[in-house]
Amino acid sequence: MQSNLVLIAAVLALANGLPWTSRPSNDISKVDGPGTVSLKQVRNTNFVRSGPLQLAKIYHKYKAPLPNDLKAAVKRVRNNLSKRPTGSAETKPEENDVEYLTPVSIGTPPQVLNLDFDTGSSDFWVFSSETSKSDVNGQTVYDPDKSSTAKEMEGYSWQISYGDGSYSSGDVYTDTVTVGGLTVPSQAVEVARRVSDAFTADTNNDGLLGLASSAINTVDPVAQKTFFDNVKSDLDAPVFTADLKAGTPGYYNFGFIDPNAYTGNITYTPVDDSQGFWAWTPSGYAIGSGQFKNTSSLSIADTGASLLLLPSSVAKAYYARVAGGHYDSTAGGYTLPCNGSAPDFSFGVADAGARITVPGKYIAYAPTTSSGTICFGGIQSDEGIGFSIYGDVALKAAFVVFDAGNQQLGWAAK
Ligand SMILES: C[C@@H](SC(=N)N)c1ccc(Cl)cc1
Repeated sequence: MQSNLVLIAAVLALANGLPWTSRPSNDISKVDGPGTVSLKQVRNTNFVRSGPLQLAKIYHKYKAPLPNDLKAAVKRVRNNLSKRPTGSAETKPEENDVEYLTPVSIGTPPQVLNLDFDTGSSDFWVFSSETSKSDVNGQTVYDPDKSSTAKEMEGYSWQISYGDGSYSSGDVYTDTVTVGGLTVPSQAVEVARRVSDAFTADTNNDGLLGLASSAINTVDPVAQKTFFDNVKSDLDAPVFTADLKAGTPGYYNFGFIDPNAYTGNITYTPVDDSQGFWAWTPSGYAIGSGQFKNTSSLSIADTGASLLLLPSSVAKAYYARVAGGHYDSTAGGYTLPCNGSAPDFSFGVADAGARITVPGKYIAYAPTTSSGTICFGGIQSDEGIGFSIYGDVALKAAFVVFDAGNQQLGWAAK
């Protein structure tokens, strides 16, 4: 008898949407005799109060048709309740901080791949069951045949080439994709058939998640939206932030700016996305404690690039201040002693006098010799590219806000 009473009480509580749940308590205050039970009610802290929903429940309870206004209000409330306003995903550096990999869930049941989030491109592509076996070398692959929510986009394909000469290509599916708790039910997932040697050799990297403008997505015949562009309208704010760190995990956050992730103020500067990139213009630079030089070289904030590529004159001026620093044609760029004392490199944001300082120790990027004494420089020339590239060497010295709502980049020290 008692269990029936509990069941009835629970159903009534749910039917009326009470913010309480009735559950049998060990400390039943009193028993009135056989066939009675006293239930201690506990507030359901997960309950989201909503007048329209409660009113609609009563109409449903008495099988009365919902008035149009109430129907519309219920739809609005349900839509808002389904929104996940923010997300946060940890991103882990590979050796020498060459790239940062972030877990992404794809499909049903979820297949988790570790992807390189790339603000310098706009394709979301993955190693897959369709990737040529000779191109796979330890990567985790996405298999659409094992996902109940995968749908092939018949006749769609993609092919992309990156600035470093690497490339990949393949077919397209849609599937449910979750990043840091944020889900896009039908994200275009570009599955690789072929990848270049550089991707094959990068054994822990299972693909890229593009975060530049969807306008430069390579899917043919119709360009597809990036994950961020798909989720943007559901976020508390149309922003994501990159908080990359030297040699330790950092975070990509979506929809919010974590006040504990940076020091001082965030200085914003306009973005020109006409080429599809997060392009901006630093106000200048300083080398070590040297005088700040005003410049205006177009640059991009690029989480998918490892290094800081600067105008040739700036790179040359920097290494002139590095003991043992020089251009080594055999190495293909500037090199410096791995255990030297390279000067810091500071760059200006906007005219507000804001500065981000890249510690000199970040510039000894990676050993070029087995002895580990000579390192490839983290600063190199942007000769021939057409813009400077503020890649991970620079980004890991800052907290960076990619603000699509205001078309601006925010930079803060940390
Ligand atoms: C825009 C980036 S590539 C990327 N982040 N997916 C880039 C362009 C040109 C060069 Cl030379 C090197 C890197």
